[in-house]
Amino acid sequence: MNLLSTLRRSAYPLAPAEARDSVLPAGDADIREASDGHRGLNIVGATKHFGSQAALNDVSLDIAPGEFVALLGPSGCGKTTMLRTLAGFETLSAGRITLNGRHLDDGSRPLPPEERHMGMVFQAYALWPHMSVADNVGYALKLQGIRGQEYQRRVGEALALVELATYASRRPQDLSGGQRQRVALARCLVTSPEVVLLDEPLANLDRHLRAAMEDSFRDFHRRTRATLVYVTHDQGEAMSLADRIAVMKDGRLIQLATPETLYRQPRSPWVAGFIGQGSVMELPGLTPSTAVSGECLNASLRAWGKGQGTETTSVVVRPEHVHLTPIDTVPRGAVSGSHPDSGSGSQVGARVVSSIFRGERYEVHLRLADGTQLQAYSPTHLAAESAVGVAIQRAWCLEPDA
Ligand SMILES: Nc1ncnc2c1ncn2[C@@H]1O[C@H](COP(=O)(O)OP(=O)(O)OP(=O)(O)O)[C@@H](O)[C@H]1O
Repeated sequence: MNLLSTLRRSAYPLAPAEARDSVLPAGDADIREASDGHRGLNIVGATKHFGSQAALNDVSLDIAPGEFVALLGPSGCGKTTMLRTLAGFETLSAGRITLNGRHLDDGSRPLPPEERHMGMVFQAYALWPHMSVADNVGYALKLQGIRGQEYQRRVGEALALVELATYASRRPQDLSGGQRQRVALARCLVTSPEVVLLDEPLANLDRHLRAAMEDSFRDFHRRTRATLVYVTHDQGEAMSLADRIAVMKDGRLIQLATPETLYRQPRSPWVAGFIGQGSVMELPGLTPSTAVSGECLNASLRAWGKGQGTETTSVVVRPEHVHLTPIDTVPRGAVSGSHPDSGSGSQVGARVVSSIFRGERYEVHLRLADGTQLQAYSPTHLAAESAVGVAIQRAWCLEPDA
């Protein structure tokens, strides 16, 4: 069996993102989605205390075989602690972790790292400078007593998987940062781990190299269907690479969902602000965890414009759902009220705060009558303080922050 088929052996194809999203609301249902009790990585109530501080607080998630999950969150939210706990470098204070039904940790009997069948790739490559690329990759095999043809074959396959076969005899210092990171990946893969853990593997690379390496990781995952757990604080990286993203804050799992679901249906204002561009408004007469558009949204905006409705719901409005019309071209009556900024017709009045050139379009920041900030896109520059009519085409109603 070659390395590629070994990595694939426990994987099964995931349902397309749309199919998974269509039956699952954001949040807990997503968390249950991959659970089959035995297959994959099963994390239940994982809690880790350092003194009085809970670096992990009751985190539960299932990662399916072959799935690519990103752990995403701001600095100090517990991502690295989660990864180190999976690797066996930290022991849980409470909770339990199993891999394909095999016990890894329940707070009292942690399996040592070397018996977990996991590989880890670090931010700082950790390659030996005095060894060739091939020797770096093969080191773990030598430790296992593997020699001769078997050794050569497995090192060759691992290097081929990361497209570095022709670099086998080079030293790490003669490689680019991206190539070094691929050597680190090959070194981790050569032992055919059941799960690959990656701790901010692109953090040391410049912007262009990161983009190229994202392509390498995506391609690598497509070919191997290896199970990957990938720590990052870069939401763009997580969105472009992962099948699902676990968003963490203060040691807790806030939302686990596909990138599309996180963008379209963030659970709370905090998640909405952390993922993608957009604005959060307080609107009356709406229900949390629902999408709102058309007359329902217009009615709410009219009530908002007239200051009606004491019970409000936070909604996220993405900039691509905000349609702008310069105020002198808005049909009479469409923006009603004594001042254009008050608005209560099918469009809401607003003032332009800034219009920033972003290449393919302008990013426009608006101020509504009550001071709410709203973000939109425009194909043309809009002068600061000019009046515009705003039509919001779609919004997502949020639950309160926990
Ligand atoms: N060995 C330790 N001893 C004490 N506190 C720790 C230890 N390791 C982590 N912590 C604390 O636990 C919390 C979570 O840390 P962790 O490194 O997991 O966060 P992170 O999300 O990976 O952050 P970053 O993105 O900055 O690396 C932090 O408040 C950190 O200070």
